[in-house]
Amino acid sequence: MIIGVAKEIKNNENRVGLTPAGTEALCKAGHTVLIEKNAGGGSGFQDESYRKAGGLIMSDKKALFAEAEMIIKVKEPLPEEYELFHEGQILYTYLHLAPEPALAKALLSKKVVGIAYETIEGPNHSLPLLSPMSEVAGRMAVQIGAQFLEKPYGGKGVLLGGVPGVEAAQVVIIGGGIVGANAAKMAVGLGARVTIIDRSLERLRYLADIFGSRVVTVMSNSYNIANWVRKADLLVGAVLIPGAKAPKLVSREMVETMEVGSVIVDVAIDQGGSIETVDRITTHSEPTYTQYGVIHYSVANMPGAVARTSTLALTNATLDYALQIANKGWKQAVLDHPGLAKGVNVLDGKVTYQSVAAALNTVYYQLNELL
Ligand SMILES: NC(=O)C1=CN([C@@H]2O[C@H](COP(=O)(O)OP(=O)(O)OC[C@H]3O[C@@H](n4cnc5c(N)ncnc54)[C@H](O)[C@@H]3O)[C@@H](O)[C@H]2O)C=CC1
Ligand SMILES: CC(=O)C(=O)O
Repeated sequence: MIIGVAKEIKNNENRVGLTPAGTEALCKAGHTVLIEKNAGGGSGFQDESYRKAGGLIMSDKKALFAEAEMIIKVKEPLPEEYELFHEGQILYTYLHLAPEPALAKALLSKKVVGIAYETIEGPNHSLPLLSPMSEVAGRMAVQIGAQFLEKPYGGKGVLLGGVPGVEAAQVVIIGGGIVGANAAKMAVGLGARVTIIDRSLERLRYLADIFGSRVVTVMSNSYNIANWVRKADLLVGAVLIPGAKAPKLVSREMVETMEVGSVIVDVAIDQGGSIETVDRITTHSEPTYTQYGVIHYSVANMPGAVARTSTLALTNATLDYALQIANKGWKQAVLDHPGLAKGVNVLDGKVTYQSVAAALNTVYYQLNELL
């Protein structure tokens, strides 16, 4: 198979979808790997390393897209990339289609086979290709929140861990999955007071077991959320319903009750955001805006800022599936692996993931009926 690795064009997106190690593995399996010039530079992988691994460096993005049977990326395509795709081409990347109808329309009209990292499933409905970036973003959420709580960054001037004689800051995390647990790990490590809110009692039990008395676990309902949002110095949005738009769990009125100089980091922004006042996607160059005196951070590609760590973590998880798709062809690969089949969000102009179809208000087609 001819595989094209595109250079990311999103603001400050320094990750790359394939490392030199992955290039070598695909080339050894008999595939041709085209790497866009300097695609890996932001992650510390120079063109020469890809060349040594067997990759062919191409400076013409258009030609790379035209030749490749599968495009490997990290982030969802941006409008300037929509025209580059062709019918039947496999796109293997994060897609986040539910909040992006224009992207969905473009991929449907191009009849692309869109395999979304974020909906590929492992055992027990785990999300093995989302988890590594959720680990990164969860950890970053606290690091970033701590910084914006500092006075020079517009925050209320509170140190997360406090000091002897002065109480620690209150971190409230809504969604206790991978992002939430990793945010809690960092916040607990820094000495903050930490509350995790989730709707799954089973998950709350697990979090209570691993963190013990260092976190407070709370059942998710609007009454409890309102009560804890009011007390939060740092509020982290970390909910997910796979494929779907994130539910808006924190209302404008709740945000109004937060103290001036508090901080919100809505990690769930890539699925549309979980907080009503998070009404825009921000970028690494302009990461925050302020509403009701509360600093809002809503960057949809947080791991892009720690690209070296993130590229290695992401490709540790994505390469094996890329090899399966390349070796067997996408159809046989998804027939052999029901978890990989869950990644197919669009195929031949049809939406094949139920909650994506619901969010886009369009018809849902069962994948197995199209194979
Ligand atoms: N902004 C960024 O750069 C990044 C964003 N993300 C996003 O972060 C979000 C969370 O991802 P993960 O932690 O991996 O998901 P996950 O599936 O591991 O955890 C989500 C948690 O939300 C909980 N939840 C669902 N509905 C809820 C409700 N109504 N109230 C309280 N809890 C609820 C679930 O029970 C689950 O524990 C996703 O949207 C993901 O795409 C992940 C990585 C990077
Ligand atoms: C999950 C995702 O969208 C990201 O890592 O950018």
